[in-house]
Amino acid sequence: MASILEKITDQTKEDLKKRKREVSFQDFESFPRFENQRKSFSEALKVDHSVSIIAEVKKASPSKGLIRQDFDPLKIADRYIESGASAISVLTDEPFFQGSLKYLERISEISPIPLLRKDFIIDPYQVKEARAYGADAVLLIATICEGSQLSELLAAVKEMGLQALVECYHQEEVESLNWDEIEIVGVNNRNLNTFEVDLHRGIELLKLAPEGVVRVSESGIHKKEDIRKLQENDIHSALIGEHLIRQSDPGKALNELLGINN
Ligand SMILES: O=P(O)(O)OC[C@@H](O)[C@@H](O)c1c[nH]c2ccccc12
Repeated sequence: MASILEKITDQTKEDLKKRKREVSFQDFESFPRFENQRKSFSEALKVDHSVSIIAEVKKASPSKGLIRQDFDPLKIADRYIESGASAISVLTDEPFFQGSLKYLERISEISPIPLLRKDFIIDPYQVKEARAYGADAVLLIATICEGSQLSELLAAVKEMGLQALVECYHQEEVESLNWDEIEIVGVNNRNLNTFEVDLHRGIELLKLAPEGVVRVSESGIHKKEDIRKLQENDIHSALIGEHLIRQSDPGKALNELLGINN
């Protein structure tokens, strides 16, 4: 049986063929946001004496279906910004997460903090597209890259003046990374076959990253105790989506996780 990641990347390949016919690689250079100044994603994630939060704008997921009925991406992003998020992750995959590049574009108009394009990136075309829609950084999932693909995508990210969060699931992946080309690494705590979350396992894998690389714990984080554990283990940042999106006020939920009472 094809894994969920295989299904998503197959679909992405199909969609890309169509998108490339509609908008050429060159065309992105005339997009209004293409020449915008970028914000440093890696710097934003390094917060003294605490874990920074990358708050995610996510409408739905393959495991949970629709997460929030009254989904207003701009309003959610606005609350994240007011409530101490260090960066915002915007899902742009449409078929599986009901995301949109339009959400990224609109949020980039109001955001003083860096934006991560969260998608299934397999082609430098998508990196240039991310820049054209206002992203400061992109997610690169090591698991879906073959051979030298990850290195090629990292080179494209650099050329575009963006940064990459490199996501891993397994120990072998973390061990096979070429650290010279990586600034920010993430470990997904969610097992994509069972959808089970194991924060502790993620922490152990992140410990394999060399000093100087920004470490991000991803998925299933939902309580202060989780943040405390990450802090104790010198993890720089937590990527949080569902828990925040499900609350009536995602900003208040973020404040609570950060231990801010208002
Ligand atoms: O909603 P959660 O459990 O807080 O997880 C957020 C984020 O880690 C998750 O959405 C995610 C991590 N890696 C991904 C890759 C693609 C799509 C989504 C993801």
